[in-house]
Amino acid sequence: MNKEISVVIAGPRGKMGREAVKMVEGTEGFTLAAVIDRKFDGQKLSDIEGFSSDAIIYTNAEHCFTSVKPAVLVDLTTPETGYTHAKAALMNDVRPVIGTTGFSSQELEELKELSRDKKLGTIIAPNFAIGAILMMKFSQIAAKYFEDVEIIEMHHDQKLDAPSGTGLKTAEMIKEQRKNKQQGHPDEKETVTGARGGEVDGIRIHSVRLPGLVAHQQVMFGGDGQLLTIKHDSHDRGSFMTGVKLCIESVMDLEELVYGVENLID
Ligand SMILES: NC(=O)c1ccc[n+]([C@@H]2O[C@H](COP(=O)([O-])OP(=O)(O)OC[C@H]3O[C@@H](n4cnc5c(N)ncnc54)[C@H](O)[C@@H]3O)[C@@H](O)[C@H]2O)c1
Ligand SMILES: O=C(O)C1=N[C@H](C(=O)O)CCC1
Repeated sequence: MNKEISVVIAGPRGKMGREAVKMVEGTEGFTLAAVIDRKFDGQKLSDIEGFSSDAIIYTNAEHCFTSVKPAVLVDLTTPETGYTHAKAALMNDVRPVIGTTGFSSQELEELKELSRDKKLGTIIAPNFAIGAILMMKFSQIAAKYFEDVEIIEMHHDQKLDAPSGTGLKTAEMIKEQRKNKQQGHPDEKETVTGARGGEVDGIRIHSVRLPGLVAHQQVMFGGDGQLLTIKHDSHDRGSFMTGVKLCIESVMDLEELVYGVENLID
């Protein structure tokens, strides 16, 4: 019989954290060992309206890891906190599954190194939704045939980071296939700063933030007389939970950092 996987969730009162608490509690083989929040130290999660779990709340991640000794940390907080938590987890032999986006490439490199040194799995997942992962994979295939591409990512207006983790990861995956190309007119000038979006490896990313959106992305490829648009929409945060579950299971068998859920599926 497989052992239960004890999981700590950071950010349980957030939009994603609430879904993750429900999923972990409802999944056979997972135990919600504790949660990490900014408030309510020492209280039970069930003391907060809307929760039924008796998991203890910690405001100090280090204290949580040394007291509870969970197998996995699922972090769904903010860029700065997510990075601190991931590092503290690895230092305390806890495997991080990080859904939080907005890390710098230097932070990613540091976590990769720490994960390798500790021989402990880490998953950094810019997007947990299977549809979004396929959208990125399909875009990577399309990039072999189309050199001209722009990414439009659209999210709710409470999002802290721009461009999105998914937008960045898509650009990186496309770059692996695409021939380097200076797109647009060589004499193009922006008369309004930012009008052409942000540029990552020669690929433009446009970030839309509006109430009413959840998480959406279109990757547009242009060619002679044709346009290919690869599009994904998450209308509900439940869309991310199958991916979170897969990451919790997969991280147990890893000994290094994996960046992107596409690396865990065939
Ligand atoms: N990878 C994915 O598929 C995916 C999907 C959705 C969101 N996200 C990312 O997940 C993160 C959270 O998104 P959200 O929409 O749930 O945000 P949210 O603002 O609703 O929730 C964030 C939560 O983190 C908590 N928090 C902040 N600092 C903390 C700290 N020091 N200790 C403990 N908790 C702390 C906040 O109190 C809040 O409850 C963001 O970075 C977002 O980009 C990733
Ligand atoms: O709601 C968010 O914030 C999301 N962030 C991720 C990103 O930055 O790509 C994934 C989708 C939702």
